[in-house]
Amino acid sequence: MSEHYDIIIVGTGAGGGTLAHRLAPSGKKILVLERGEFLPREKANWDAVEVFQKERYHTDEIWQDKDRRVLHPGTGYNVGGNTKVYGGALFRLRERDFEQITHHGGISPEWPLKYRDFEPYYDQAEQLYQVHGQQGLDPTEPARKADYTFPPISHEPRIQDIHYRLADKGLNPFYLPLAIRLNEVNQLMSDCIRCNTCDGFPCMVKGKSDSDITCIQPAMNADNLTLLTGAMVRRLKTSASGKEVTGVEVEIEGELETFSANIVVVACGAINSAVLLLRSQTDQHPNGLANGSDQVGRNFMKHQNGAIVGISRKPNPSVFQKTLAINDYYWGEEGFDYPMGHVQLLGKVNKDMMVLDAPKLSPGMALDEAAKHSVDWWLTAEDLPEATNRVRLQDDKITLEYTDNNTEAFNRLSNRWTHVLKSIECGDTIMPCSLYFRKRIPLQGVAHQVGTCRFGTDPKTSVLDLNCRAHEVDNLYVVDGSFFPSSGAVNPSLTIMANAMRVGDHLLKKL
Ligand SMILES: Cc1cc2nc3c(=O)[nH]c(=O)nc-3n(C[C@H](O)[C@H](O)[C@H](O)COP(=O)(O)OP(=O)(O)OC[C@H]3O[C@@H](n4cnc5c(N)ncnc54)[C@H](O)[C@@H]3O)c2cc1C
Repeated sequence: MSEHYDIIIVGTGAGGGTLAHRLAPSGKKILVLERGEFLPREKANWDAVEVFQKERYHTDEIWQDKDRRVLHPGTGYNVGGNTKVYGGALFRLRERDFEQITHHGGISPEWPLKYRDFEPYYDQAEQLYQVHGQQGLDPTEPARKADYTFPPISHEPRIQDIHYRLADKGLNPFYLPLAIRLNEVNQLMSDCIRCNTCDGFPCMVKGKSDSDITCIQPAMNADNLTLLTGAMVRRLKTSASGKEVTGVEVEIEGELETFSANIVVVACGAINSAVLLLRSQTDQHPNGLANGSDQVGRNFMKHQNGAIVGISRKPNPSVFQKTLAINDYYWGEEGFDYPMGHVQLLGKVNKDMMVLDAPKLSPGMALDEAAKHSVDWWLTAEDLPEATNRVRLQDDKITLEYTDNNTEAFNRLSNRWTHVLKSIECGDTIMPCSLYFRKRIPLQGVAHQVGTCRFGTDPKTSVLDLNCRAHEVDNLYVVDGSFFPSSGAVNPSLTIMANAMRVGDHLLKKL
């Protein structure tokens, strides 16, 4: 048994990284365990062939689906977790997302805490991650006490033109809230250089507020915090009663080592946190740790995500395209009284990214020309928590048993958006796009994974209590996307970060 700590945090993504940053000033003895390494700063960071076609920063692990078909997950293991490659679109859930909502495909359940409980932490998370935006334009925006501290990221001319055209149609385009370190007034003082390799790419110049740059690297200045990289947590061991985690078994350079702490926080991302608990069976926890309810791994959600590329005659010379979003269809549309979802711009797609979808292109149109004329969109609709949509271990292999649900919401949204793009002359040719994923197996796109250890007041139907502590294990917490009872239809990371700060405050009192 190696050293004892006040707290061990497993994982350095949106959840673990933000929590480490919150706790570091406490002076408590903190060990952060991360299975990956620091993502190298190298030219390949900005090479679309390396990033998208060769999936340089994705794991080569092989998972499987419910029919035991092979999955190559679109996820990576490194310091900062998936925030290293995220687009930095940091949204608050809407107030109504915390309530029970009837969708076309079923019920999105009520959260045990409400928007008002998260609001102060949303404020703080936006500050920490330097989110740029403008209050008062998004018709679904939740109440906020003050405008964003950082000004919105300006549109380039083609996007401004689209903004006007959408507004002419009676829609309410707004500035996408973005966590990038861009100073448009004084570019010499700006880390971000407003380039075309942001969304989906790691940032070579530290211009993106990911959890490595924003949280882990500053937290490492504290003498009381130790980060071990290349440290893959294999299992958690418990006391004879099963009520406390007494050991964290870690594989480092092929050797197993065990650390202990008063408090252990699992923050491996929704899929891997469930996997770690399921793998940590003991006599007291025969179904996996903290899984007396049989809820660990269930209610796995990942959003219904899709990309649409609208190619028109008008060139689109935008460099940093990802600045505009639309929520007019978030709660539905005339004739469809159910939520549909959210639309935002993608980073500018280039020919090396388009090649993944080339067969769908109109004949004769060169990829390069197509990319120079395309405007590229990301669509998200809510998927609903289902007990049968679950993460399991089969012969120690990660298995995602997932069947799409609430699909009508996404279909409606994508048809509506196609129609809108044509109506504003931004989509003579519309191309569905499988960006980010080498193969068109939708399940491998687990970017927005949430919900496998949901929080709640009833230990029979939830894994975590309201402080994200396991109902059944006194010193075990899960602080990442796992705790979501429903997924909403905006990007999840700001809620994961805000929740990490909320739980951090609870832990500070407890410590
Ligand atoms: C291409 C892409 C674009 C995205 N864009 C956006 C966006 O614009 N806005 C948004 O809100 N979200 C976006 N996301 C999603 C966002 O990245 C995730 O919501 C977020 O990172 C999840 O945080 P997390 O803490 O739950 O998990 P992660 O960030 O995945 O962190 C988990 C960490 O745990 C580590 N780990 C896992 N297992 C172990 C183990 N056994 N032992 C030790 N360490 C372990 C991992 O290496 C990782 O560092 C995007 C994701 C992708 C892939």
